Amino acid sequence: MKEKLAAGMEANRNKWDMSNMFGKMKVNLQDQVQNLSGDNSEAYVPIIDISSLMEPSSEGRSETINKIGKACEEIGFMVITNHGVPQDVIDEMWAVTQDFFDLSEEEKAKSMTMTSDYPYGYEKGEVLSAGKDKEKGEEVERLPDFKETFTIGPSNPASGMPARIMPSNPASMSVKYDRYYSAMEELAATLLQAFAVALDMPSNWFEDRIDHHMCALRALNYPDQGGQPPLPGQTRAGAHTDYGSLTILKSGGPGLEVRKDIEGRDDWVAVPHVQDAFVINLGDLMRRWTNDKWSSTLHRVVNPPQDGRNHRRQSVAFFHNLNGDAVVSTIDSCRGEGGESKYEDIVAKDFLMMKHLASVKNVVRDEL
Ligand SMILES: O=C(O)CCC(=O)C(=O)O
Ligand SMILES: [Fe+2]
Repeated sequence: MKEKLAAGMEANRNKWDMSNMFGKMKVNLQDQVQNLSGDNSEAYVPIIDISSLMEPSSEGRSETINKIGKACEEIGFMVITNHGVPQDVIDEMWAVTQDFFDLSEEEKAKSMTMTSDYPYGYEKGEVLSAGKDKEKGEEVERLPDFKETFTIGPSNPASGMPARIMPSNPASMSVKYDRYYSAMEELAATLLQAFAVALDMPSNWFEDRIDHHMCALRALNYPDQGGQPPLPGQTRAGAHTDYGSLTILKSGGPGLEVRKDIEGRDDWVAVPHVQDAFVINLGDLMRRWTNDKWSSTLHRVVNPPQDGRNHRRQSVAFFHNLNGDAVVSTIDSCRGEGGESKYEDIVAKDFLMMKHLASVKNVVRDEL
């Protein structure tokens, strides 16, 4: 499996994109959502203050967990505030990311480290590729996303992933990324405690499934499009679902949209952009783990208005993945009355590889 994945990654060097995934959206929407007008995005993607999660005995804790569980079920997206991540850790990571993307193409090219053994580094989508439209399943000529990215993996050798390769320029990037990555690990663990309770399990249920995880941190730069407008049909990030358990996104501006599908009226809704907040969304593994009770929802990043202003946009996504050897077996509270599930057990790393292979082969794998 590893060799196959490696071959696929090598052949698709310019196309590798963990975020560019096939996936089906499953949304279980409630009445109040159906009454929304298109621009009432805040009611569709809830904004949840999670400060009570940091104090296990606080009064508001179970109310917060209920809100989180509801969001996971109805839309698979939420915006979280008062998350406890120190502002200087965010600001330093943010500024050094901008410095990195501001470097010359020649300098950034030194970080094109992706090989069959190292699925991380700097990338700029340049290749036109054929594929299936992720919404309609039709064959289409796919254009590259209008973006550049830089990705790192875990620093823990027990994850089974290769040691990090960091750019030497900017010199402080390594330390600042390490700090931010650790903060994201912590926040993900806090959120997973809430997820566990929302799924009627003890709060530490995920702990031994994430203690040598394979999380990836990816910075994305969407350049201003004034100088080089997008080709017809080209977006900043095409419609996709994420692979893993959950994603923690720090976004630098509007543009992120989530698909809503209400009784025949398909629509895209803007995810509210809230200063100092994180956007949380579930990935396909969590959807499968919960037997489709929770959603992993299609999302995309649209082009900015062509109004002559500079609309450069930066975002940083932490893709939470489980331990590679964790067995994903449908969670009890998500099974049918007789204990039945739609899905077989699967090892987390195999799931990730299948998802990736499906994307590089442009095959829709419904069974995933
Ligand atoms: O840049 C964003 O706001 C979202 C990016 C995204 O969805 C992804 O990289 O998976
Ligand atoms: Fe995404």
